[in-house]
Amino acid sequence: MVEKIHTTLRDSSVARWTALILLASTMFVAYMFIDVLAPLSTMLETSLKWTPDTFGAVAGSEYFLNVFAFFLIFAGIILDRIGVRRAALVSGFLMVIGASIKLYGISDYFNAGGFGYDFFNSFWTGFPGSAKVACIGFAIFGCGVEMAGVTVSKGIVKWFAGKELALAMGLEMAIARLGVFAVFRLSPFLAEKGGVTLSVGVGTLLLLIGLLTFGVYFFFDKKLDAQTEALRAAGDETSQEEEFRISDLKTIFTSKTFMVVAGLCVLFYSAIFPFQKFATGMLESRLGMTTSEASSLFSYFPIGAMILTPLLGWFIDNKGKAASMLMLGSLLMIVCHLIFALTPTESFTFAIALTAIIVLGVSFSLVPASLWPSVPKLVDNKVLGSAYSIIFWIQNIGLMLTPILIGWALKSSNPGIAEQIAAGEAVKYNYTVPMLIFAGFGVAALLLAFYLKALDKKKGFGLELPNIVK
Ligand SMILES: NCCCC[C@H](NC(=O)[C@@H](N)CCCCN)C(=O)O
Repeated sequence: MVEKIHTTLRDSSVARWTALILLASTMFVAYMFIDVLAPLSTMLETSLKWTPDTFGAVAGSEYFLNVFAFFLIFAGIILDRIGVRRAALVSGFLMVIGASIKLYGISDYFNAGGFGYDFFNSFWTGFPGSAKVACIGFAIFGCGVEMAGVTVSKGIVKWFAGKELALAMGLEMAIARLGVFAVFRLSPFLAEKGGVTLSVGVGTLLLLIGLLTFGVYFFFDKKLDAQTEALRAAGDETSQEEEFRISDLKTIFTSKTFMVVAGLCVLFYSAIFPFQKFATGMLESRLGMTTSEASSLFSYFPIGAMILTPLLGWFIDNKGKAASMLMLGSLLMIVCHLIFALTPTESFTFAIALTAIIVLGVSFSLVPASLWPSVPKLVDNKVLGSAYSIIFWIQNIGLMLTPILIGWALKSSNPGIAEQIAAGEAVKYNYTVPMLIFAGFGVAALLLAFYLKALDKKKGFGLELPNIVK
């Protein structure tokens, strides 16, 4: 007699958590690459003549194709058509290609007049050719990393639905934050040894390893699909894969509560990820530190978030309170940015800066841990994949524009400083205006969080309830 199979790899906790580790490892190196230049703004200004607005534009270019070419929306469609494992490989390839182009743009070979140098320096001469090439590469990398983000979210749901979903999402984000910590430590160290090219080169190599990790995941995913298909054929599995339909986009865009969450997401994240790009420069300026010291100090920010996010995910799974956590997270973010903006120079000590960074780390745990697992409560499961890609797309608009706005605000509120730095003078930027802008985003996020809690009370989405129903 042939024994019937009733379980799949999903039912093995070892297989489930191994799948998570494989997916999260690629996000670890991807998040490293995102911020590989973040601690090097000062070095880039002297070596490649990247002023703050140039630096901000390069940082913002990560989101350009996702936003203007609607790549993220297409990525959702592609993901739903070809499935998690193939989408993972596509996103991995895009990340490696984009990173290699960015590496070429900042390389000594290119900047010594290598292939394309004359062309890229022949137009819009106020913006260095190296930055133009870096922007092209980073925009392609950005398509890959955001597609990977949506794919990994869908992959986690695939393996953990009905099990430890919020904890798994929290752990995936924690591992990604560890990547940010690692890069804030590693990048200045490598740059001191071999210049910015070495930092970006190592980041690119790690992405190649990340692509291989997605390759290993491919086989896990294939096996799970084969087992699920066999169960379906045997009648033990009734659920069907939901297909992405263009008409589903309308239901999402017309859901008021979903749009409030998307608004909160874009405002909150615009005051976090773009801030990461300017934080090292701000700490250097406010505390009179070297790049390496400021970068080490700021590296505690993702570490706090790394420890707390999975714990809060566990809490939400078991106790709820997601809407209240969104409010508290926004409030803490305002406090932190106001400390950076308004504390007088003589009182702005190392301890104050560290406290503000830890407070921001707590905020960066509260909001992501509660926001992402709340989305399935607001939209039908049928449109969940599209909902994640739309929320990423709206968020990307903010992530793209904010570094440009902050770079411009920094330069405009410090007339003449860029020219003095270019001339080799030891002057520093004043970051008050940019930090007030970040605090303003926090205030708007807090107002939306209040509104969301009221909407939840009125419409009963259950945002305050635990995810696990006993
Ligand atoms: N499973 C949760 C996925 C979302 C995690 C979230 N990432 C994003 O929102 C990305 N769209 C943007 C990453 C930009 C990095 N500069 C997160 O909290 O990391």
